[in-house]
Amino acid sequence: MTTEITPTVSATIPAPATPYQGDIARYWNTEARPVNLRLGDVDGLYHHHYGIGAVDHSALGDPEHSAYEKKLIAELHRLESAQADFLLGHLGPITPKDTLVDAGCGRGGSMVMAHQRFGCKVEGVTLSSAQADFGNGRAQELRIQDHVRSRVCNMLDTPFEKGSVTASWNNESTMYVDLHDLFAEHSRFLKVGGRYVTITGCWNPRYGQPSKWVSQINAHFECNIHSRREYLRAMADNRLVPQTVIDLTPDTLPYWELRATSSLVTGIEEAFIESYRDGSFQYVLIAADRV
Ligand SMILES: C[S@@+](CC[C@H](N)C(=O)[O-])C[C@H]1O[C@@H](n2cnc3c(N)ncnc32)[C@H](O)[C@@H]1O
Ligand SMILES: CC(C)=CCC/C(C)=C/COP(=O)(O)OP(=O)(O)O
Ligand SMILES: [Mg+2]
Repeated sequence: MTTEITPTVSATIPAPATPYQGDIARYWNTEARPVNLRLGDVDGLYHHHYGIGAVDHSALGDPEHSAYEKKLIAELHRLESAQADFLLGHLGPITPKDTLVDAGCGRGGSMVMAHQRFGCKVEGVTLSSAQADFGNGRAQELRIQDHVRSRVCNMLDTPFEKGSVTASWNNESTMYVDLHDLFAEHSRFLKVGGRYVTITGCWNPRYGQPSKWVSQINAHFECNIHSRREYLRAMADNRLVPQTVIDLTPDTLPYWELRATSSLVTGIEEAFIESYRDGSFQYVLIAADRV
């Protein structure tokens, strides 16, 4: 009897560049939190980022009703997709001929949304072979695998040609890398006149230093949240000139307050809510021109 072996990206996974990257690859290879999978199951877009926008209480209905939990999950998912839509809306004019890069692409939800919106090619990189396989599996199911591709690759050292990419983004993935190294790489593969966008959580220099809540978030996700100041400095040093900076903190709080009431809580909700409220942590979008 012969066994057919389906080649997957995991067959050719590069060795992690550092022991830390090995830890992060393991983290995301074993991640299967219901708060991410059950939200993704709503419509097949799997996100690893948070939500923005007002909660539609009329869509939720009566908390005592048996259908409430399902509606709550759909509402959290709607807010997470609204966040990705908002990011994509800052990439500038994109045509089907363009190539976009999703740096730290997770399970690929934002990539699918980008292709559906612009008709273009989207290349994603993640440290996790499980995530890349998942994203490529979804692209195949949607028959968009010629346009949407995930690979296991360090976002600080990508195979994309110099000046070949129209726009690129990091959606909640900058807190795993050195920002100077990251922006040097985006700047290398972006076209002059191209656009870089990030949505991220950053600590607020006005608070002084990272608060205990920020330290708690770092420990929870094994990440290293940067300050707002560090983003702007590292961009300036790498020919990325901010065009738009938006403080999304008031827009993400309703998502967290709703999530804190759900059965899918993970224990990190208090740290996000308290740090957003005390001003030590901010949720921001930065869109920059590659000059
Ligand atoms: C919180 S998830 C965000 C996923 C995705 N951007 C989204 O919005 O759903 C963080 C992602 O960053 C990726 N990541 C962290 N460090 C990375 C690196 N050095 N190179 C590539 N990906 C990295 C992880 O593998 C993971 O996919
Ligand atoms: C804004 C900051 C600091 C983000 C840290 C990166 C991160 C883990 C994002 C969400 O991933 P997830 O969707 O897998 O997390 P969760 O399981 O909490 O929904
Ligand atoms: Mg999540």
